[in-house]
Amino acid sequence: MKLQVAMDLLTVEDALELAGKVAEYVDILELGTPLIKAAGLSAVTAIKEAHPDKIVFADMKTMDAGELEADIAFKAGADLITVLGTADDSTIAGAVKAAKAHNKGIVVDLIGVEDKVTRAKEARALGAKFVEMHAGLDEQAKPGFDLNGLLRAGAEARVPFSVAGGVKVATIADVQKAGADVAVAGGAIYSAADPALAAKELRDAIV
Ligand SMILES: O=C([C@H](O)CO)[C@H](O)[C@H](O)COP(=O)(O)O
Repeated sequence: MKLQVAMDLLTVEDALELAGKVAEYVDILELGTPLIKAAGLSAVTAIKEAHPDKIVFADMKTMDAGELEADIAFKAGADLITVLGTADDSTIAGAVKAAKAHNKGIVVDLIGVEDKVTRAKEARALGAKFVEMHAGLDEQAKPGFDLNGLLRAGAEARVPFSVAGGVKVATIADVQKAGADVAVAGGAIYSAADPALAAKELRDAIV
């Protein structure tokens, strides 16, 4: 299972600093949606130039104009980008078309999708490299939030998937047991007093 750090920061400088600290422990460097909105796609270029050996993931959360948004993100240096599972099939198909043209990949983010199992299968049939079983920061903050629902959906869908939803050292082994291909950790790393140590502990918890 790969480890992905989600850098939900607001400046390129902060993202470069964090990436510099944690890159040795992670496989995928994610430019979070807030970072891309605050700094633009030049943030993607800066991270790819600093870490050409890492998979660079642009969390675009594209909802429309799939081919266009994917194209500009791939041109900026992204290896993977997200399209929302709530988008129309034609948006996902358009993004997949751009990914094929650049020899890159589309991840369909299932944030806010009620029936994640069905949509995961549909997304895969449309050409997604994998789907993201995702509970966003707002959903995580609701009382009673439980990561296990995402893990069950991932195991049931039987397609390649990542899990994002406040993954931490205490839960990453469960993510792996559920069969995830990628564990995503944002706050558990960027909010830690020592992000490098936090990333190392997550890496060490993967067997
Ligand atoms: O995608 C995310 C969220 O929608 C804000 O952009 C997060 O990067 C994702 O949830 C992973 O972060 P944590 O949940 O803090 O691990």
